[in-house]
Amino acid sequence: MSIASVKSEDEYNTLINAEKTTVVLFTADWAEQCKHVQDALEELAKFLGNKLQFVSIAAENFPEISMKHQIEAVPTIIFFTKGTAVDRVDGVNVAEITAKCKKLGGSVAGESLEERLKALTNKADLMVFMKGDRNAPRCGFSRQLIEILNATSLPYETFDILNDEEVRQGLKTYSDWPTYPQVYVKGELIGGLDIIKELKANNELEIALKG
Ligand SMILES: N[C@@H](CCC(=O)N[C@@H](CS)C(=O)NCC(=O)O)C(=O)O
Repeated sequence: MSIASVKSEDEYNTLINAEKTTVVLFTADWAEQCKHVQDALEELAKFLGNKLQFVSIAAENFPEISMKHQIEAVPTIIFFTKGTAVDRVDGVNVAEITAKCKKLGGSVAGESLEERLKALTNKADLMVFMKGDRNAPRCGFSRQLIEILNATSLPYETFDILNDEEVRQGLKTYSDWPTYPQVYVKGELIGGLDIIKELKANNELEIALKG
């Protein structure tokens, strides 16, 4: 998902006055560091896109707006809820941007994505997030993992990330692990297939999976 660029002041006003919180990136084409923040927002939009709207605005093309919000450098992000600037992040601070997006996106309706992921990763003592399910893995990596787990006598549950794009993208950020399968013991990430294979080769698999 790419972040749309604001074309007019009218469009900007409509966006920031929306019910949904709007994340506005004040940017400039020439500033390399803006690209970094833009990429981070694009990742966040994948799983928060239903809670927040993300836009960028070329700060120098809209001097009145930039002056009003005291934009002194790009990138700067301002969060608007119903026309009011509720928060901001100056500069390239992806961790802070991520935390604020999660906070503002999560508080819209009930359980936040973070709470949901925490609950899901703790659903069983041994939890596997995979493509497909234990009876029908839909990726070679997930299938190999299931074969290894089935060879142990340990009970486990699976979650099919192909059925839930929010979890698929969200868990990558939540656990800082970019691929599936992902194996959790008591809510803690153990790793993917390579880690499980390594634990098995070292005869440490059962101990690690019991937690
Ligand atoms: N070396 C990885 C292999 C897993 C992997 O590369 N998975 C890819 C392809 S199935 C993946 O999940 N990509 C991200 C995605 O599809 O969302 C491991 O140890 O688990």
